[in-house]
Amino acid sequence: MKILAINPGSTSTKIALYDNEREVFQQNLEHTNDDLAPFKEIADQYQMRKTAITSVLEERGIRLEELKAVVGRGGILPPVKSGAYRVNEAMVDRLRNRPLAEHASNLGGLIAYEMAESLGIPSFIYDSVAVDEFEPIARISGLADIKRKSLSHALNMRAAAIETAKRVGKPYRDLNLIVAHLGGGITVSVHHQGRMVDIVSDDEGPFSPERAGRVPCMELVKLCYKEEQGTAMKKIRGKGGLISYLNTNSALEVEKMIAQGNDEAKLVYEAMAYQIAKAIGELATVVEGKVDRVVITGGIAYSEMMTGWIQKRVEFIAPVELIPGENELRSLALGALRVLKGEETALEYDLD
Ligand SMILES: Nc1ncnc2c1ncn2[C@@H]1O[C@H](COP(=O)(O)OP(=O)(O)O)[C@@H](O)[C@H]1O
Ligand SMILES: CCCC(=O)OP(=O)(O)O
Repeated sequence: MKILAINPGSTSTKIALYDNEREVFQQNLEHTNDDLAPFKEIADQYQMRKTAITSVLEERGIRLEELKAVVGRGGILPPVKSGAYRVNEAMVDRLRNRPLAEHASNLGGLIAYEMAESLGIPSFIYDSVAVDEFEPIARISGLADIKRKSLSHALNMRAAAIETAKRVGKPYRDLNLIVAHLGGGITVSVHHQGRMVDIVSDDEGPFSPERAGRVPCMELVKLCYKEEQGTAMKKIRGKGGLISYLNTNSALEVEKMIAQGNDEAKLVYEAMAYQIAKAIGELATVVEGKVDRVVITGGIAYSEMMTGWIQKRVEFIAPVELIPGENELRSLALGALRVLKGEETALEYDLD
C-alpha cells in the first residue's frame, strides 16, 4: 500500500513515499529566502509548495493512482487528541481560514486533502502539533486572560517515547518519560502512563536556534510597545535564540565557532543546554520525580557537546536516552498505514 507523507517546515517541505513499512524515497525540498520572499503569510505558500511536491513526483515517475492515502503533519488546530484524524471540510476550513497561529504545518493537512480528493483516496494528519492531553492543573497560566496551550513537536516526541519504551522493554503506558525535541524550535514534554500530560513549549522554556523561548515578561511588554506587532513577533519567533546572539540558526555553525575559540558562542550555546536542562527538571516535578527515562531527540541531539552538557545536569533525574534526528515522515506514513490496515481508527474532526 503506497502512502505519501508531507511535512512542511519553515524553510523546507519534506516528503516521502512509503510502500507499507518500506521507504521508497524521501526528499527534502528546500525553499530559499528568494522562493519565500513573495509570500506575506505562510498560508500564501500553499500553491508553491504543492507544485514543488507534484513536480518531484512527476520527475520520479510516481504513478499517483497507486497511492492509497496522503498524510500531512497536522497544524495549529484547536486542541486535538493524539493519533490520526481524517482531513475533512471542517479541518480544511480551520487550517485555511482560521488557524490558531501561522505555522508551516498548517499546510500539511491542506495539501494532503487536495491531493487525496483529486485521487478519491483518504487524507490524514497524525499526531498534530496541537495534540492536547493536559491535565486541568496544567492549563492555568498565572494570568486569567491567558490559557496555556499544548503546542509541541508531538509527532516526533511521541514516536521517540514509544521507541524508548521498546528499548526499555516495557509498554509505553507503564512508563513516565520526559522527552526534549531539539530542532529549530525546542519543546519538552512529560509523558505519564502513555499521555503527554504537560509540556514546556517554545515560548515558555528554553531558547532554541531561532526562537527566544521564555523571556522576562515586563521587558517583553516594553519591546512590544517599541515595535509593531509583526516585528516583535518575528523577533521572538524566527529571529530569536541563537540567531539573535550569533546570527546563525545552525547549531553546527555555532559548534564551528566554538571550535575556533569564540567564547561568546560557547556561553550562549551552553546557556541553551542549561535552559533545556531546567525545563527537564521542571517537568520532573509533574510526576513527582518518578521518571523512568529522559529522552533527547531532534537534529541537535546528534551533538555530543549539547547532549553532554544536558546529560550532566539531568542524569540525577533518570537515565538519559538519545534518539538523534527526527523520523517525522516515517511516523506519519506508519500512522496512516495502521489506519488503512484497520489497526487504528482515524478520528473525525468536528471542532469549530
Ligand atoms: N550533527 C549535528 N550536530 C549539531 N547540530 C546538528 C547536527 N545535525 C543537525 N544539527 C542541527 O539541528 C538543527 C535542525 O534540527 P531539526 O530537528 O532538523 O530541526 P527542524 O526540523 O526544526 O528544522 C539545526 O540547528 C542543525 O544545525
Ligand atoms: C509549535 C510546535 C511545533 C513547532 O514549532 O514545529 P517546528 O519547530 O517544526 O516549527
